[in-house]
Amino acid sequence: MNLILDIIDISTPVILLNDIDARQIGVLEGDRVTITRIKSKHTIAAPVSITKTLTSQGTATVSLGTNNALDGEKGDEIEIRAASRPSSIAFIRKKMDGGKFTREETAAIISDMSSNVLSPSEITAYITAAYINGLDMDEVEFLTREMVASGEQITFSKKPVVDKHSIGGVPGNKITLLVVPIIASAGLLIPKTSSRAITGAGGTADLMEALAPVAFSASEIKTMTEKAGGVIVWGGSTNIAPADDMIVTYEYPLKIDARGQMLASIMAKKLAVGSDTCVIDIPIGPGTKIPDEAEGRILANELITLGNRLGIRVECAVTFGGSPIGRNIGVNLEVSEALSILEGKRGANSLVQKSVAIAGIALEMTGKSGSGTGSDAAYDQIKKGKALKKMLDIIEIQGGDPKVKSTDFPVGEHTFVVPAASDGYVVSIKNQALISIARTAGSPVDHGAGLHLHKKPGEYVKRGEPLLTIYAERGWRLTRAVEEARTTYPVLVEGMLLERISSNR
Ligand SMILES: O=P(O)(O)OC[C@H]1O[C@H](OP(=O)(O)O)[C@H](O)[C@@H]1O
Ligand SMILES: O=c1cc[nH]c(=O)[nH]1
Repeated sequence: MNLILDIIDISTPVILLNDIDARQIGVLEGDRVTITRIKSKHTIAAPVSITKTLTSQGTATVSLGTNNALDGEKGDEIEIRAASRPSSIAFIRKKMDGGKFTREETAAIISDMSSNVLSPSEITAYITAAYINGLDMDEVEFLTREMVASGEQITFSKKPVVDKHSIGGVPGNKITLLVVPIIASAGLLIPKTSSRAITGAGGTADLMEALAPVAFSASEIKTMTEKAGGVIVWGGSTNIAPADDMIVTYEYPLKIDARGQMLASIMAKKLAVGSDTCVIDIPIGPGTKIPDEAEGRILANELITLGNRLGIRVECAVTFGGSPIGRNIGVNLEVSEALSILEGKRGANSLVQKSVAIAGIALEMTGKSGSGTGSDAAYDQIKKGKALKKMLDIIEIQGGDPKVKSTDFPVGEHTFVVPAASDGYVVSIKNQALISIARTAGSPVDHGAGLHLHKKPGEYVKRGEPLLTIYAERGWRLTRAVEEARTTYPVLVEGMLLERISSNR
């Protein structure tokens, strides 16, 4: 049936059909249709949603997400036909039943995902099936290579091309904002691509976006890296492994990071930008993605094995993730904390030590520093102001303000101080509770939202002194975040009353 194209500004891939047209075409809610733009003969597929009022008879309204693939214009004539179910759905079902993906099956799933043929519920089913039943190393390699093939690749003539990545999972992990300028200021190339928050309250791409634009094409990333030595950009921005970012988007609301997809997500971003040397940070501890050192070592070996298969030299750093890195969580708070260290101000030891340790491994792997001297050399780049200068170069080349200072990042005007209920030492911190409070307060979407930890494990606090301050840009968000803090006890002081339990009668 031929209809007239309309376009609606929503990203989820969908085509809205009037219920009378849908009946004539022979499709129900959630079925798939093919859409052919008559002018160009270009055909794509999309899942259907049926409406009585939003789309009038004779018109088909496609989302921007669908139109990106169709490349149509409002008013175009299009032909709509009922489509058969893509074969990738059978492959997803195979994984649900505990089967193993072949390379061809992985390619079909990633291709259908990238071209918006799979619906959000089918993508979620794919992620969930792989989360529950796992992917072996062959399947992970297939996925990595298909993620890379779904987008553009960069190659540099100068070697080495260095990279760093964190598996995430620890709040306040802003180290990339220090590690990248340290490495680039030592004369190495580092085209760093990051995801937005996956399980956390602010991914590196979210943080960097407070300093400069992060969405660039592959050729822009290459040119900027060659000029400035490094960049910090969003991996999902354009066409660098776009399927990776789709998976991350569907993982975010579930607060999961499926193991096989995480391995592929990390290494696809490295392979796509032509990295040959990579340090991967594996934070471990309660409330992180990896509970203990033994599991950290297993993951490290998986990343190293995958790196070998892809021709990337990988070293992993198993790091302490039992409490936040630094004291700030949330976009502006974290950016400010990272910049102030680069500016030479005193700051949280956890942030400085972790950053120089990771940067130091890269310096040693590339021969820039001798064995055992990398972290001192990395620290020197901060102390001599070279890392700050490089960070400002990176900000400028990405279109940000090169005069920016750590004091330029406002926090939300709605604040609440959580006081200690008793005297004592802080014995532990619940990472997940802190992340959840920061997300409830509005992070990462509201850049001023988040929290500042006044006390960390081992520190003494007196009753009534602040344990943490919550910041929000909207009053209602602060109210909800405070309610959460009152029930989850994110900072535990020894001897404190956690809960009163009484009989229901
Ligand atoms: O939200 P969670 O799961 O904590 O972590 C996700 C973050 O971890 C990685 O950080 P980086 O790019 O190595 O700095 C990803 O790119 C992303 O920014
Ligand atoms: O980039 C990343 C980091 C952690 N987990 C992912 O899935 N991707």
